[in-house]
Amino acid sequence: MVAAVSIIDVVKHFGSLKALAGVSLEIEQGEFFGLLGPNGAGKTTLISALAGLLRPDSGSLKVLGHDVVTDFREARRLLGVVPQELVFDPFFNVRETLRIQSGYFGIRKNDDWIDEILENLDLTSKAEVNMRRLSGGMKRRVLVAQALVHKPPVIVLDEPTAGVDVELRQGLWQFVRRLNGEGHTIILTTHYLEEAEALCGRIALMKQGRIIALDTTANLMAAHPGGTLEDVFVRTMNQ
Ligand SMILES: Nc1ncnc2c1ncn2[C@@H]1O[C@H](COP(=O)(O)OP(=O)(O)OP(=O)(O)O)[C@@H](O)[C@H]1O
Repeated sequence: MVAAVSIIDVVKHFGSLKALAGVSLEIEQGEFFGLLGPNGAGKTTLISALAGLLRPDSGSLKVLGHDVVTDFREARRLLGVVPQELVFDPFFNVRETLRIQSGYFGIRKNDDWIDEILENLDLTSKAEVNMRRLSGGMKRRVLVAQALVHKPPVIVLDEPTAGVDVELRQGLWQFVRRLNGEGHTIILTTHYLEEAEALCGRIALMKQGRIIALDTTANLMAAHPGGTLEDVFVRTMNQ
């Protein structure tokens, strides 16, 4: 079976800063994978490269076998990315935003799935509300919804629960778990390590543009008996 994500020796500099210092990583289809690391470790840079938004200096990235540079359209279609930053078009309401996003992927008549996403993210009552009237947490929900409109087999969530209330967090994880159960591959970055511990089957720890630990969550935890993932994280970072 082809890997959901295949990353080989990716290097990216910003001026003299080496944001990615040779990252290789393979994520199997159906995994719930955690990409963790302190601020500035390179997680968002890696995700941006995977989404084809940023060109690496060297190395290759593939989504379900499709190279993100040479086969950009297909790779992008297979990927749903929830970005960290709140970017949205203030002129449209929630439903319009999701219809437009569907249109980018050539999907018309997507309202049944849009309704289901809205329901699961508790956005149904906001469907006709203009984007600029939504609270920060609501906007984040719309970003999640936007990433899912084309039912991508690989879903990347870059800190999806930052600034989000408890109720949505629980609702979001329930929904994402369901999608994972239906076969979608999930890649999650978060600073809430207890969420990663509860959700992720396998975890990569990044530091200064490198992967410094990569294992199942169970194995990582077993190496530090009695500790939480936060303990594992802190010890690994300080090694
Ligand atoms: N467009 C850019 N121009 C210059 N430097 C950048 C740019 N984007 C990221 N960097 C730098 O690259 C490094 C990696 O940043 P990145 O955003 O990938 O980290 P991160 O692991 O996602 O951090 P966080 O947890 O804070 O989101 C940082 O030192 C950052 O300042």
